[in-house]
Amino acid sequence: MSMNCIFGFSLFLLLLVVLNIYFFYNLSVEHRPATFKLPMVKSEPIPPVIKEINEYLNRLPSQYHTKNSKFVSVQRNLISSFNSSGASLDSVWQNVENWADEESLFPYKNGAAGQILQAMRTSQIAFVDNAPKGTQLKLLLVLKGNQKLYFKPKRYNLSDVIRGNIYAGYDRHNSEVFTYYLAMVLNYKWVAPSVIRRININYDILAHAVPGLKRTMVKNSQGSDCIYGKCYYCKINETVCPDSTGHIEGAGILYLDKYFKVNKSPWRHSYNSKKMEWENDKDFCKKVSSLLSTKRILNLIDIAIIDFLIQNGDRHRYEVYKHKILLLDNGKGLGNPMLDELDILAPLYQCCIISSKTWQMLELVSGGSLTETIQLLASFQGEKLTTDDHYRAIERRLLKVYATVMYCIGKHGSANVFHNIDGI
Ligand SMILES: Nc1ncnc2c1ncn2[C@@H]1O[C@H](COP(=O)(O)OP(=O)(O)OP(=O)(O)O)[C@@H](O)[C@H]1O
Ligand SMILES: [Mn+2]
Repeated sequence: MSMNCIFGFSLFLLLLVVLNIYFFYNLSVEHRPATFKLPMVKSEPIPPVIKEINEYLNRLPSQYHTKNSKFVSVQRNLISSFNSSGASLDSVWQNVENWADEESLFPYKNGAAGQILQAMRTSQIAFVDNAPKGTQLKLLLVLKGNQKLYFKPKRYNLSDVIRGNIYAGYDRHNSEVFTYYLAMVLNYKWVAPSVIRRININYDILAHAVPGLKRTMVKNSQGSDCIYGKCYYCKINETVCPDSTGHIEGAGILYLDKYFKVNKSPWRHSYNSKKMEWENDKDFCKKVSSLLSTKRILNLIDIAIIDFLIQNGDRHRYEVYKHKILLLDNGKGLGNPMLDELDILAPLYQCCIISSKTWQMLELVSGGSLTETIQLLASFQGEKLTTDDHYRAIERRLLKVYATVMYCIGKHGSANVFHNIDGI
């Protein structure tokens, strides 16, 4: 064999080896999990309405991607509500008690919102008890001066991702506080002020704990006093313990000493594999319209938009005070920044109506203003509230809210979509 032949044959063998390696490499790559981060998609077929909304999302007018200059003055007012200090606790609580307004549950103008939050963070605790209402561990903090706070303890770090179904996991304490700010920025003021508060296990809790609370406490292996509480899901092995400095962090939520009516939400999620009526019936809104007023439906849609932004799919019931829905129990938001469960918006895309006032407000906060404002207002109390991933997720979901309204306009015309009704 000539040298040329040997060289050619070796080259051919080498090529075969390279091709083989390439072939097996490709095979193994196919079985590797994808590493890029895409929002999770359900395995079920995508309903046509979701596809249509996604098409509107891809063709969203550029104004929804940029800041709205008209927001500047609104933001200025918000800053003056929240950037405050120096009021005496007595005068703050007096203002709260005597407050009566049809638009806002609590005073907020001229620094009042910031003063209430400050008072909630710093007022001394008179006594602490279990708050056995609801399914999750929470405490009742009675402050000196007799104001009450619900205290939902921290169960997760801000960056923890909660996987599983829409109502999985414990409440997220930061979601309560975040939602308070979100609602205030979106001008939904039927909401209880909420703050991050850190309470000391000895000075704040044990020194003021009623005997009933002490009976629901155990020492852990490090000798710390931990609480398992009194509630539907409370278990002796699912305790909340102080950190290395002896503190328990949580959301302090102003307790509303008011009578309110509780209703079942028509769009509540199922807690088992059985589908709810709204999931099977495209004309479900017609059914709801025969039972509820347009005003109440518009109000449910306002709440659904907030729930969609934070991804709270657990609003199984809603409380009404003075004919308006109270934004209470917002702890199931901020679970997974990679997930946009669009069916939380079902009230909006099934009824295709929205209050003009709500829409105008949504249009004002485009292009990152929502994130920027919540971060700024929370910084006055020194809090971060959530991770950048969650802030990005909320901005992405806001675009989906715009797209859903565009879908409704495309389907029914703007005259049928926007409604001017007083009091919501
Ligand atoms: N700030 C508040 N002021 C007064 N009552 C409140 C307040 N927050 C919640 N409640 C009442 O206490 C009940 C339980 O609160 P919440 O819903 O936050 O607890 P939960 O443990 O998450 O309950 P669930 O699992 O049923 O959602 C609510 O039904 C509501 O009526
Ligand atoms: Mn709840």
